[in-house]
Amino acid sequence: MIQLNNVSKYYPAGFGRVYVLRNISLEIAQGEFVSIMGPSGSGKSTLLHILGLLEEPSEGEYLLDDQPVQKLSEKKRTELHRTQIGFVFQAYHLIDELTVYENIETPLLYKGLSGSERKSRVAELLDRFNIVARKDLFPSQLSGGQQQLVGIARALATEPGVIFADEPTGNLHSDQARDIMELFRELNQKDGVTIVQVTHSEVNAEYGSRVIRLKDGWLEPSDVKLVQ
Ligand SMILES: Nc1ncnc2c1ncn2[C@@H]1O[C@H](COP(=O)(O)OP(=O)(O)OP(=O)(O)O)[C@@H](O)[C@H]1O
Repeated sequence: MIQLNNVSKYYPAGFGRVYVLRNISLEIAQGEFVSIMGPSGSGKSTLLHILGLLEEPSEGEYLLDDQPVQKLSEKKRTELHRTQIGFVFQAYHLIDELTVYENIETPLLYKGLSGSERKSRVAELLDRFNIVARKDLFPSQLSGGQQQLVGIARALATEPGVIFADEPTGNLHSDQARDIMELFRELNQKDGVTIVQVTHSEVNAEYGSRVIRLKDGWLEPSDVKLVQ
């Protein structure tokens, strides 16, 4: 589903470059639940942003569902981002001025679904996540755990094949964190959603089936694939 070939990311610095990711080659199969770990500044979020089409690599190739992402038109890439990918942020990134219902509905407006299709999809998600009673509240009226549930419901609205989550429990208490991780496990095991999370927590990583470790922008040796 996901294949990176020799992907690097750098930023200009003075007369040179600072490399954030170096020569990353990896594969993630459909249905996997993968955790990206490593010290602060090792490039985890940058890697996740590239995978989630929020940033572009400086070098190398990214194939998503066998499509070479950089060769797609801007329009196709945006469409891929909107329909195939759900992104969950540590700080939720909900729209403060919109209610819970409206936040979850937003990606469906972009996707161009009819009013009745949107209504039934949002109702299904509210019901599944037990937040029907909170549908008319604004994000500021919710706890962190509830906000993250809304963030995940929003990410799932378009029924993406993969969810990218950047420290999804980083702002939560341990009970709330456990609920969110159990939800991810269920989405992965029951619904077959591929999950790629960045986490600092070994406990969270145990919910997944594989760990990718980064250090100073390099993949740790256990994850380096030998070129054949
Ligand atoms: N736009 C940018 N310009 C220059 N350097 C950048 C830019 N974005 C990120 N970096 C640098 O890239 C490095 C990796 O950042 P990244 O956020 O991917 O690390 P991380 O492993 O997710 O860290 P943390 O665990 O602290 O969130 C950092 O040293 C950061 O300063």
